[in-house]
Amino acid sequence: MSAFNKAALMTCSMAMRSIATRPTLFDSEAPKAVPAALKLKSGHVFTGTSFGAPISSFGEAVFTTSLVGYPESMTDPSYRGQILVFTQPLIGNYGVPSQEKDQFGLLKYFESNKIQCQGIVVNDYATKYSHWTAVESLGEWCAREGIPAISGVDTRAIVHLLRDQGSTLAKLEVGDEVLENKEVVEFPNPNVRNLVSEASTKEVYELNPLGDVKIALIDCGVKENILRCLVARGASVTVFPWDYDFNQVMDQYDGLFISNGPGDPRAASKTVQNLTTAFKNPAPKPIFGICMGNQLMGMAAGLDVYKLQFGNRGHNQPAVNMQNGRCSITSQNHGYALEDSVLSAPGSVVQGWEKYFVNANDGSNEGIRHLTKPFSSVQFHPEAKGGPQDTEYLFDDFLNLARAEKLKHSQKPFFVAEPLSVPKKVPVEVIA
Ligand SMILES: NC(=O)CC[C@H](N)C(=O)O
Repeated sequence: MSAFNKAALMTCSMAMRSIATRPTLFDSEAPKAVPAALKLKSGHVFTGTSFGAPISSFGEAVFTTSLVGYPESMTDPSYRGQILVFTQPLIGNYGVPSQEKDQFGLLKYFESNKIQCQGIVVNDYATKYSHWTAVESLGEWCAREGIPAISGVDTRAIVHLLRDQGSTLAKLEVGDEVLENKEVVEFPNPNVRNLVSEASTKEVYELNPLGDVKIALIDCGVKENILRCLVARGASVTVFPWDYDFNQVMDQYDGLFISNGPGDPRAASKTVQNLTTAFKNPAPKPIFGICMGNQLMGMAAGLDVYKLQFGNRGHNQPAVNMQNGRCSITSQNHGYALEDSVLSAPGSVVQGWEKYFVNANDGSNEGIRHLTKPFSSVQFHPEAKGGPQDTEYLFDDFLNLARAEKLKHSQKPFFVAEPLSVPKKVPVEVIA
């Protein structure tokens, strides 16, 4: 046997040993194949097999280029109303984790307590899964939550269509109705609903009440990891519904945070109005926004918002910091963007703001910031779950500003001068 063959044999037997010690692969799927189809409004139909709930649904078909993180993406409230197509061909191989919570009472493995997207489309569904956090398969989870899922379709062809014609309304059809080959006549558009109001909290609640700095957070559909990024850095966070007039309570807080959220940001016009008032405050508190937060702050500053052809969704989007030219690879999930060209135009009506970050792929806006006041926002997700965490420092920047703000108000002057007491006139007896 040659030295090469010996080495190959050794590598092979080592690989076999490591396979033998791996955790068991769970094969929980029933072999029964239920037909499913993804029908696009453009008339294109992709037929495959169902592996989720045996029901049909409608939504806006969008694609993500993320390689991992399907439990996080599917529970991200920003995907509400959307049918999510994964460009990563093999999905489901590490199963789905539990609803375990962390020390702050936040979900460890999900971005909200339910699947938010309307359905998922994958090329190859892994019927066998294995991971130390897994408690069920992706198919079981979808079925339990009433979310349809299709596999065995050419996701490359679907993504080509979505790229060329733009994100499109679609129906995910499951069951024998697929075989009847009936044309879908109506495709309800989720973006005409107020998805922000659907995703936002209905009640005010507080996290980490003993935190050293108090943040008011406007919930347009906030992700768990945004909350975690704030409380894990020592902040106390009070979460308010999207339309709450925070200007009434800002004297009790050191900073304001505007969250991510689903659908068309123009649906959250009430938040824009409240921000417009906040920007005029002569004693402004620090404000920071993420994704929809960036869009709402931009609109309050006077910028327009438009719909991107197919959106930026994935964990590999390059955002260039306009201050230092540094490019960070970021996690993103948005279909709308701020029209920021007026920010650099001479004599622009939008005064006082500058571009903060710009996307190196398509030049779209990735953030804005005020020239003199402590206001800034980014289109990408510094909390990135999943995705690269290179821009998490932005939470530190925001909380440093909020702490400085707190100090400004809590600091007593070193020496408090008492008003000089005027000596009382004491009648003086004149002794002759
Ligand atoms: N992640 C987000 O906040 C998304 C914002 C908005 N719904 C968009 O699609 O552009």
